[in-house]
Amino acid sequence: MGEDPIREGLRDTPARVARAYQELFAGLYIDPDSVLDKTFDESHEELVLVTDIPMYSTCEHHLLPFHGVAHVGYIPNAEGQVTGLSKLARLVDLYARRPQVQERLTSQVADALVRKLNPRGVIVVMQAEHLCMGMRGIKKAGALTTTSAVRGLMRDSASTRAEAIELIKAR
Ligand SMILES: Nc1nc2c(ncn2[C@@H]2O[C@H](COP(=O)(O)OP(=O)(O)OP(=O)(O)O)[C@@H](O)[C@H]2O)c(=O)[nH]1
Repeated sequence: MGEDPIREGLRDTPARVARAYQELFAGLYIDPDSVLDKTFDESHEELVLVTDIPMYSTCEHHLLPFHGVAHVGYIPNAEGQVTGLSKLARLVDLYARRPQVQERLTSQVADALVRKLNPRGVIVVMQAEHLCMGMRGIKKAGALTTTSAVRGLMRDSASTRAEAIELIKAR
């Protein structure tokens, strides 16, 4: 009699899973905020917005991917202190490496910008598909979740927020 098919199917699986998740979560100990250590003074006081940053993260409930795009914008402070555009994408990447929920990921990116750049306003919008809702459970592939976090002027001024949202929609 051959090997029990269930045992056979699962052979090496725990070790493979451990290796795969070790790789997935590599870099977990890097402080995401450190990517914003380098700033420069461009005397630019208007909105800086990077849209459609590809985002891949892992849902902390099911350890399945959620993926989509992030739009990250900020209004520099009176000194015009800005950071490199790539650093906004790096910030998203580093927070996304953690097992996450989308709401927390969105807020963490916004709060990091507030801490490190002291900007007048911040907006972060993420739109993602959660495979835990697509390939299992309720099985609604294609359902999209949108989350936003606004800080400072983006929260307090409806017209500033509307301008940023228009630019995100018009991309
Ligand atoms: N708010 C939020 N919920 C999430 C996120 N990722 C996954 N979830 C949800 O977390 C919930 C976990 O619910 P549980 O009842 O503990 O788990 P479950 O029995 O596997 O739930 P089902 O997915 O409905 O089968 C599910 O409703 C998921 O859809 C996220 O980023 N944000």
